[in-house]
Amino acid sequence: MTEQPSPTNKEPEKMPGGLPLIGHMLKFGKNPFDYMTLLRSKLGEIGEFRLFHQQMVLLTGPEGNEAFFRAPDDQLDQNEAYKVMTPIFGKGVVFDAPPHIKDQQLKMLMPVLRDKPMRTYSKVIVQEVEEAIKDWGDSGEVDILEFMKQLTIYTSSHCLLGNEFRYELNEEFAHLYHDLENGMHPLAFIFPYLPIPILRRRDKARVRLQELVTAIIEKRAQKTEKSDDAFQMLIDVRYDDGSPLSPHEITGLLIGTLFAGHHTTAGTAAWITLELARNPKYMDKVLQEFDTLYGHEGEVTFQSLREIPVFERVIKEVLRLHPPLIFLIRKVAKDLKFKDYIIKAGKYVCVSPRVSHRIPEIFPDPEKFDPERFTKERQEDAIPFSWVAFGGGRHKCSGNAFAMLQLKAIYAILLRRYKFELVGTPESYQDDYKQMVVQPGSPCMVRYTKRGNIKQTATASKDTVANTVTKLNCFKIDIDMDLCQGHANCMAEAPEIFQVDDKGKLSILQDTPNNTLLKKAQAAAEYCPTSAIKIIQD
Ligand code: HEM
Repeated sequence: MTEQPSPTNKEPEKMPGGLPLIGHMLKFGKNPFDYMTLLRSKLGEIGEFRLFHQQMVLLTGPEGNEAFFRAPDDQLDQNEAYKVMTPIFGKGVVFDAPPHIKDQQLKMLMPVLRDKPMRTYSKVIVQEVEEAIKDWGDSGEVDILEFMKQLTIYTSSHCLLGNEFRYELNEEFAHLYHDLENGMHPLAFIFPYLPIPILRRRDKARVRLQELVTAIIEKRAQKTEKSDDAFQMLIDVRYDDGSPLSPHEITGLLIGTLFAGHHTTAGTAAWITLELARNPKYMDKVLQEFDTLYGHEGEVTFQSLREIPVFERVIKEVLRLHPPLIFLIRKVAKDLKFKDYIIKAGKYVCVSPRVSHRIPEIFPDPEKFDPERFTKERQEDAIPFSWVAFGGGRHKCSGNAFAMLQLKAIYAILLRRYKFELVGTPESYQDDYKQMVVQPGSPCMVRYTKRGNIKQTATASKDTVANTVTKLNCFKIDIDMDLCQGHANCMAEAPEIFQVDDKGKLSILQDTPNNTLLKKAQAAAEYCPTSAIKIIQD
């Protein structure tokens, strides 16, 4: 008698129709999203298919995502899946490093991509966007994906690699980066070091980049003044045992960060234009929000970019519909249990943000562009691991704050100068699944038209708030309107204090018992460039 599998240790059901040798490769390769959607509709939240000899188990939905993202590294191994990156990032860097080194290297990237340096990055990004559109004129047409790819390589190389690469080595860097990108050739997935020209150029570019990085480290060591870019932070950081990163590792981490953030952000940025142009109602809402905050010339700063709720919901909805990474993968190193199923070691397991984001029970009318899903009232993403465009768990995107900052800063500048319309029909803009990082297909033309002078409405004018003095518990906030230049930024710093109503009238609210507003007022006072806000102890 053959042994029956236990009802709580079932193997995942398999997709029918696999061909000898190649399995389901043809159908999956043609359109991975359609194929994974079909798998879910036939087999549910867990199902198996085959790519050549490799058994792949797809988990979808919040519970499947959670099992995937929460599994420890020694159970679901990320490194195997990203082996193609080793010749580009370098041996011993991230996915090729032993687990304790990989963990430390990834941890070193955290402060580089959030916290203090973000203030510097926001200035750099604003400057780069202004530069990129300075010759646009009154109207014209542009391939918005190509524009965003160019812009985001400038913003991220400037913020992360610093001035030397952005200005002195700009042209050489562009060529090297191009050769490294081309090294992500399909053949390299199977034979990473095949001696073909495209992979030789990749290896030459890696060597040259490291020479440039080494020269800059030596030059910077002679200077007394320190640069405030990610490169410098990686020069200064230490492993737990006190040793510094080698130039080889610094080069690898810098390339890795650029790669992780470039096409993901560029594609998302392009889709934002396309979805807003497809949905004029939201375009108007976003314009209104930006105009209120910045007008035509209001300063775009890190502080003022922190809370832009309408636009933040637009980004989130764009990432729901068009997550650039539609397929995340790990190799099963130790059997993984999911509900009644067991996924055996040796298989690959994957999740698809794109499929999970279109489950109608979670996101009703899933094909509709509807940023209001994320309002406090609706919160359609309330179930943990239902919205996973940035991944989740211990390997959740560490560049998410930097990506959000870039997208907000880019659009704060772009939309106060220009309006956008589609050139093709709305349906002609579709995701291109031939790319590893999914982006809108090319060409991706849009028409832009210059906007007139826009008035910044979120300003405190003398008429609306004559010498406002208000009492917050035992403190007074005193805004000296002779000094106050009506900076919208102070209000963005403390929106709960400086409430502007429909008529532009500004009012100040009472504080909570734990002085939340007072703390915010202190931050606003610190920020105010004219020192118009004073907090006085009563
Ligand atoms: C819209 C833009 C972006 C999206 C949608 C995105 C998405 C993701 C996703 C889904 C992961 C998890 C991958 C996995 O679990 O296998 C990830 C990881 C990562 N991302 Fe992003 N990313 C974006 C932008 C960026 C940027 C701008 C940077 C850096 C400048 C960055 C750096 C990283 C890094 C370092 C990791 C690895 C984290 C770890 O394994 O600990 N990403 N990203």
